[in-house]
Amino acid sequence: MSDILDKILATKREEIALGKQILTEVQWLTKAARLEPARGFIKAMRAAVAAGKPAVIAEVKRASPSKGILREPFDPEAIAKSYAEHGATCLSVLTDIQYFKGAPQYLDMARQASGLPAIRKDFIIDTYQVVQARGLGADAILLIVSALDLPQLLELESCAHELGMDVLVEVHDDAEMDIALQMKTPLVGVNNRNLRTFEVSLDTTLALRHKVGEQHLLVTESGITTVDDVQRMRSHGVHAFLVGEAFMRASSPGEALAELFA
Ligand SMILES: O=C(O)c1ccccc1NCC(=O)[C@H](O)[C@H](O)COP(=O)(O)O
Repeated sequence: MSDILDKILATKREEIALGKQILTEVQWLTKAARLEPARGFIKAMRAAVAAGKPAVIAEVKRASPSKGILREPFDPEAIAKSYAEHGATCLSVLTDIQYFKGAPQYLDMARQASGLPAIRKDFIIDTYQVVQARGLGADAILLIVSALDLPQLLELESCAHELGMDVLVEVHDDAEMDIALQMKTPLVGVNNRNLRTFEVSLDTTLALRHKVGEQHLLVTESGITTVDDVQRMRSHGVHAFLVGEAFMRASSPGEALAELFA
């Protein structure tokens, strides 16, 4: 039976086919070539951790398949500015329209308003979307191991690197981690949420953290909501975080970030 991840990936295939009729990969490449170079996403994350601080990827997320609408009215520029003013390291911007009520243009809006490096948070399965990501202003892309095989991951990663972008590779279990570790990127995210069942457990990160060596930077993703969650992760040597919902439900996302990581 088709689950939500399969549905999202089917939608992406349709969007890519349609997108190519509107603006070709070459046209996106031309757009990308006119932009300033990508900001160093991994560099910013590493600098925060080297300074003894948590590296926080703050997410700009209007809605989600598991929780519905998280924030309305939704002002991506104000949210991104608030994050930057309260110590976020980087941004994660949902560009998916159908399932997360995001938009491609939110990426540049949030990036310009904050001055921070931003990752395009979407379901990337084709080089078309990678080139498009750079053309939209992305500094990094997300690649999800459960959506791709190793040759696809390597091809998309290489395309991102050629365009000067960083890659966050996302895993959820041991087998996926083994695949991610065959890639070049040192930035590995463990999603505590099972994207097929929506079940969330922070134990997912703790079970997989030993597999990641010193040369990698491990990011714990999803379900981080309390100061205790943050302390638990940090006491186990996990210093990089990706947080969305906890900030989106707060009246001031930036103040919520400062409180969570005080
Ligand atoms: O958030 C969802 O419901 C979801 C469903 C299906 C695929 C992906 C999904 N979320 C993407 C994410 O990984 C999260 O947005 C991100 O890690 C932040 O999580 P949270 O802090 O729990 O909002």
